[in-house]
Order: sequence, then structure tokens, then C-alpha cells
Amino acid sequence: MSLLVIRDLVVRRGGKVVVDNLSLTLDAGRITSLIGPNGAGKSSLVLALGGVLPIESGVVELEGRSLAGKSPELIRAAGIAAVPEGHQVLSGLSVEDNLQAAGFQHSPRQIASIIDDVFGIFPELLERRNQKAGTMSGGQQQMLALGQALVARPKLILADEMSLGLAPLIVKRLMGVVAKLATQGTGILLIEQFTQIALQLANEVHVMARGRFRYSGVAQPLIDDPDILHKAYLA
Ligand SMILES: Nc1ncnc2c1ncn2[C@@H]1O[C@H](COP(=O)(O)OP(=O)(O)OP(=O)(O)O)[C@@H](O)[C@H]1O
Repeated sequence: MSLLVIRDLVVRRGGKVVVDNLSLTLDAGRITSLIGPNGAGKSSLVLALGGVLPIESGVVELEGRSLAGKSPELIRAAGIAAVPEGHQVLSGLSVEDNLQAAGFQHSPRQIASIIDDVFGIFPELLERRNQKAGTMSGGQQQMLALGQALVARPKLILADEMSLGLAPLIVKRLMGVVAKLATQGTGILLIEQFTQIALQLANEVHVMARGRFRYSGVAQPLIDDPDILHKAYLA
């Protein structure tokens, strides 16, 4: 069974349809890249899947269970963790307190072991466990944002523009973690402004423009012929 099934999803924002009858299937252990121009509706899709924006119509099912009308907390507890655009960590709290705050649904014993796992993935965070998140570099804050998502032990991660404003080396580091998570069975929806990264990592690619998918398939044709990509962006 697919992890997440989206059928004919419509999301409206400010009176305007921004996700227009989209259908998409996300599977465990696979990276699905979502690329497209600014304003295409990529973030709106993530916000709707995370329960932050209401679904106007359509079906969203996680392992066969409808997510319609569910709160962001319930959706997160069900197994979908969003890493929103712009590493939204609690800047006045320490690294460890940020991870604690993200693990509200676990028992204190569970959370201690989960946080240890996150520190295993990101030793950079362990070194800074008592540092206020807001005083860290952008890259370290993005690691923390991903760490917060991991605290939920998600089946599916929705990663929105994780690389925005970060140095290439940090981007490589973050994408390495994303790729490893996928090999361990986590489903990933990767929204990326760096098309090259998105295409390299993807098992499947969707190019979104004006609320709809203009290309859906494997990455290779887009790598071989950039014209296909340009046309999809301009559709
Ligand atoms: N807070 C908002 N209120 C109303 N409309 C919005 C709001 N934020 C975005 N929109 C509109 O929703 C549409 C989709 O925007 P969205 O941010 O989802 O696109 P995107 O593909 O993620 O682009 P970007 O890469 O710029 O974030 C755009 O037309 C945008 O103007």
C-alpha cells in the first residue's frame, strides 16, 4: 500500500485556487522531488498536507486513513513531519529544548533516546546542545529543523526549500541525511530550488506550475533535455 495518496486535491488561498486538482502518490523509502517556479503552489501543497491550510476538496490518505480536517498535531502524530521553509526553530530556546519541544507526544524516556538518535545523525547539534538556537548558523538551524522533524519518528518528511540561503557544503550534508533517511524507509517529498540536487536525488519528479503538475516522471529525461524542464516551468 502507498504511504500517502493524494487525489484531486484542491487548495484555495486568498480566494484563488493554488493547488488545482492534484493527484500524487508518495511511497516509503522513496524521494519524490517537487520543483517549479515561485508561486507555483509547492509550499501551499505542503501546508495543506500538514493540516495548516484547509483542503477545499479531494482525498488525502495516509496508509488508507483520511487526513481531511485533522489538526497539524494529529497529522504529525500520524507520521507526517513537515520541515517548513526558512528553518523555523525556537530561537530563544537551546538546541536540546527545541528537540524536547518537538517531542511532546513521547514519554520522557522515549524522547531522551530519540534525541540521542538525532544527535547521532547531527553531531554538530550535540556539540551545541545548550546553545540558543537563534545564535547558530543558518545551516546549523536547518539541521535542527530537520532534527525536530525526526523527533516525531515520521513515516513521511515534507522538506520545503531546505537549502535556501545555505552554503553548498551544508546543502550536501543535509541532502546526504535525506538520502540516508530514504534508504532507511522514510518517504520524502523534497521541494528544492536547486533543480540539479532535486533531479539527482529523486526517484520521481513533479514539475509544478500554476497549481498543476506539468511534468511527472523520472528525472533522466529532464537531465538529458533541459528544454523539457524549461517548458514545464513555463506551462
Ligand atoms: N499568505 C498567503 N495568502 C494568500 N495567498 C498566498 C499566500 N502565500 C502565498 N500565496 C499565493 O499562493 C500561490 C502559491 O504560492 P506558494 O508559496 O504555495 O508557491 P511556491 O511554489 O511554494 O512558491 P515559492 O517558491 O515562492 O514559495 C501564489 O499565487 C501566492 O501568491
